[in-house]
Amino acid sequence: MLRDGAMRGKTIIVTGGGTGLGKSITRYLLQLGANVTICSRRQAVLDETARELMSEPDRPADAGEVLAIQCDVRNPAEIEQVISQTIEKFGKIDGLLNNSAGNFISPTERLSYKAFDTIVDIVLRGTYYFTLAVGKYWIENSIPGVVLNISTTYASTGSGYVVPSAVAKGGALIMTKSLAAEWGKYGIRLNAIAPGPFPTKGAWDRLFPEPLASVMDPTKRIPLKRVGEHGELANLAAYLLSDYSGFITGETVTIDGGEVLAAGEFNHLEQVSSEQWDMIEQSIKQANRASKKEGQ
Ligand SMILES: CCCCCCC/C=C/C(=O)SCCNC(=O)CCNC(=O)[C@H](O)C(C)(C)COP(=O)(O)OP(=O)(O)OC[C@H]1O[C@@H](n2cnc3c(N)ncnc32)[C@H](O)[C@@H]1OP(=O)(O)O
Ligand SMILES: NC(=O)C1=CN([C@@H]2O[C@H](COP(=O)(O)OP(=O)(O)OC[C@H]3O[C@@H](n4cnc5c(N)ncnc54)[C@H](OP(=O)(O)O)[C@@H]3O)[C@@H](O)[C@H]2O)C=CC1
Repeated sequence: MLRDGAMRGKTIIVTGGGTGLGKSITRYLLQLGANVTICSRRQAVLDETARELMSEPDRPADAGEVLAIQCDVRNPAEIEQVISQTIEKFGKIDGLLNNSAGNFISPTERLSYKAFDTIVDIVLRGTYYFTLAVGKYWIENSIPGVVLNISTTYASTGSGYVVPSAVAKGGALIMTKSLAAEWGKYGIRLNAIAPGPFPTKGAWDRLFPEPLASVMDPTKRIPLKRVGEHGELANLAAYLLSDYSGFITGETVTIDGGEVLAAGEFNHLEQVSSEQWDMIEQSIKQANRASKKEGQ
């Protein structure tokens, strides 16, 4: 979507950049010329992704470089390491993509305290620790930076069976808006993306496992009748991390094929057939005629 080289000279940190959506966004940022630090808990996964992305056959000659650093986003000391090693390698940091997450479906009453903490700590604590650390660096060095948080649609609507994730993503969304207001004066922007279903191994293994996958079709409730493509999300993320979105801050962009609109009270009428609509129309018109007569 963006022109070639649109992110040249930029350095972006992508948490959870070794897999899934983080990896797809990293691939696109590199193609656009950005240098990218990817970080997460598993160094071997990060190294393999870095090797793959640096040796892709269609990699442009002026593509950016990848740096892979082990980091648990719940650990401030490891976050500081990512920041210092990124500055050492690339000179500065321009953007942060908070993409790391932990999640699984479960009736909430089955969760232990530790299970709840685990999700909230990765998603909420990890997001505010990383944002705080990078934000301090930007403010101290008068660098205008951009933070993009990968949220979910249920961060706003709420959702059963993923309650720790909803709580944590909801908190991160409020942080996005709150800091957008507070740090705008430093030239720091914060935005969020709320994706609907985009197939990844991480999400499907934990949110759409068997036997659910055999009996449920997630596209049924989506007005556009399909799941998202990684390239669609990467386009949006690159735009929101780029200077082209320079006047957008505190915003959440939903990219879900209309799934979140399912709450609309009459949307279930999609199941009504054309013949049934003929009958319904006649019935309503009959009622209209009757009420007119009553008024005469
Ligand atoms: C189909 C439509 C999809 C729409 C998408 C909707 C939005 C998607 C949002 C996402 O976030 S997708 C991202 C998913 N990716 C990941 O979660 C990757 C990382 N996840 C993990 O590493 C694990 O899943 C983890 C559990 C989050 C963390 O692993 P860790 O090794 O640190 O923890 P554990 O020691 O294994 O577990 C901690 C704690 O949690 C309990 N637990 C784990 N799984 C379950 C479960 N299924 N049900 C109940 N409890 C569970 C586990 O037992 C531990 O608690 P204690 O027993 O020690 O008390
Ligand atoms: N796929 C989808 O349909 C949707 C996804 N999302 C969001 O998109 C983002 C990416 O998810 P997706 O690509 O699907 O799933 P993945 O499981 O592929 O991505 C999650 C990433 O988080 C990393 N991670 C987990 N725990 C930690 C930790 N403690 N510290 C650092 N990194 C950690 C994982 O790496 P490692 O294990 O090496 O630490 C992994 O790379 C998440 O924020 C998710 O909530 C939102 C809506 C829909």
